[in-house]
Parts: sequence; C-alpha cells; structure tokens
Amino acid sequence: MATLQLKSLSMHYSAKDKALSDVSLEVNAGEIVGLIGPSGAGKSTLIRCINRLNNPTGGQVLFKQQDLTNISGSRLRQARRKIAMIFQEYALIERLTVMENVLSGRLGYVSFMSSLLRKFPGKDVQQAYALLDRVGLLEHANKRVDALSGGQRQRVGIARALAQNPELLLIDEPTAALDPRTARQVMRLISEICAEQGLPAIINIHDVNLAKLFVQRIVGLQQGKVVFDGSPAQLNDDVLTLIYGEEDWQQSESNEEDTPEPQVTLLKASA
Ligand SMILES: Nc1ncnc2c1ncn2[C@@H]1O[C@H](COP(=O)(O)OP(=O)(O)OP(=O)(O)O)[C@@H](O)[C@H]1O
Repeated sequence: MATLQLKSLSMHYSAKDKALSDVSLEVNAGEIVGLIGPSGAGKSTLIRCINRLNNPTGGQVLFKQQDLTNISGSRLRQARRKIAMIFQEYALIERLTVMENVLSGRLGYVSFMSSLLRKFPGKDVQQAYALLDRVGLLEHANKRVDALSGGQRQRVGIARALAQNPELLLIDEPTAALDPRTARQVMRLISEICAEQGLPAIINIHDVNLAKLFVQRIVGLQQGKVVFDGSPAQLNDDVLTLIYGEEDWQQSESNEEDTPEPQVTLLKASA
C-alpha cells in the first residue's frame, strides 16, 4: 500500500480561484517525487494540503491509510509528527544553536513541560549528534544558526526534519535561496538520505534540470491539475511545453552537474 494517497484533492482559496482541482497521486515508500510547474500552478498549496497547513476543500489525503482531511487536535498532531517539512527559507530559530534547532524536531515527542524547558532525553541528543554528523555539521553543533551560510542552514533544516523520525518528507523549494553549486549539494544530500532510509519525499522544485538530476519521478502541475507524471527521461520539450507553455527548453538543458560556475567579469561603465 502506498505511503501517501491523494484522492481527487481540491483546494479553493476563494469561490472563483481553484488552486488545486481533482489531484490524484500515490507516493510509495522510498520514492522521491519532484513537483514542477509554473508559478501559481499550485505546488506549494499541494504540499501544504498534505499536512493540513492548508485545508483541502475536497477529496482525501490518505497517509498510511489514515484520512488526514477529517481529523483534528491530538490525532492531527500525531500524524504530523511523521510528516516532516523542509522550507525554502529554512524556518530556523536564528538565536538558537544548531543543536537546539535540530532538537526542536523532537518537540512533538516530549511532554509539554519538557518542551517549555527544552529538555530532551539523552537518546534524542545522541540522535541529533548523529544527524549533524550525517549532514556534515558536527563541528558547528554549538554555533548559533545566524552565523551559518545558506547551505549550512538548509542542512540544519534537513537534520531537524529527520529528528522527527518522519515517514514522509515534504520539501518546499529547498534550493531557491541557494547558489547553483550549493543547491546541487543540498539536493544530493536529500536524495542520498531518502535512499538510505527508504524515506518518501515530495519536493516542490522550480529548477527542472536540478529535478532531473536528483529525482526518479516528476509530477507536472498546471493550473492546479496534474498534467504529467513520469520519469525524468520522459520530460521532453513537448511535455515541458504542456506544463509551462511555449518556451525554448533547449537553452536550459546545458547545465551539467558539477560544471564550474561561470566566471563573471564586471566591467565599469565608461562615463
Ligand atoms: N493565501 C492565498 N490566498 C489566496 N490565493 C492564494 C493563496 N496562496 C496561493 N494562492 C493562489 O493559489 C494558486 C496556487 O498558488 P501556489 O502558491 O500553490 O502556486 P505555486 O505553484 O507554489 O507557485 P510559486 O511557484 O510561484 O510558489 C495561485 O493562483 C495563487 O495566487
């Protein structure tokens, strides 16, 4: 049985605006899905409907066969513990350390008093160290996150998400704030960790070439509807035109992984 099943999911922000229409999708354990589509296609809305940050107006979200659309309170909180999110702007607590931010991924598992005092069991701390080691930030554990680079912050966001022991990752534009090389490193890390843990993920991603490099399945959204669901190899110019409209896609095909970033020479304008 698929980890996640979306059945005829719809979401309207207003009576005339349909952000999502009749979206049906299944995501299996270990599967990484890249969600692509033009601005306003509904990618963020779809991700946020899955963990009920947005409330769908129709259809079902079945996570491990439990319908999340008709639960609330503690049942919803419990389901959400197993669905971790990684955000474009990291959503870290800037004045806290890297370790404290990672441990905040455990807040849903500790008592109210412990969460207020930010007291975590020793095994949670050990796990947090192991996760920091995995994302390459062990020596930064005690630094405040506002002293880190964008790529390092996103690694903290990844470690925090994994601290939840999730069974599904929802990832909203994880590389939009990063330079191309760091973006590839972050995508590689996410795809390696998902493969190691058999963890399914949905990644909302603007950069089609990046998606093609790191995911095995791509879903294309257009005006709130799924118009493509297939492998990166099937994502030809006709399909890209279907998703994005008329464009010259050849131009964007030349970004090879690990190509050195072009050197830019700034010329002073003559007076
Ligand atoms: N809070 C909101 N209130 C009203 N309409 C909204 C709201 N958020 C999004 N929308 C509308 O819903 C539609 C889908 O938006 P959404 O942000 O999900 O698209 P997206 O594909 O993630 O776009 P982008 O790539 O630009 O982030 C758009 O028409 C958008 O204007």
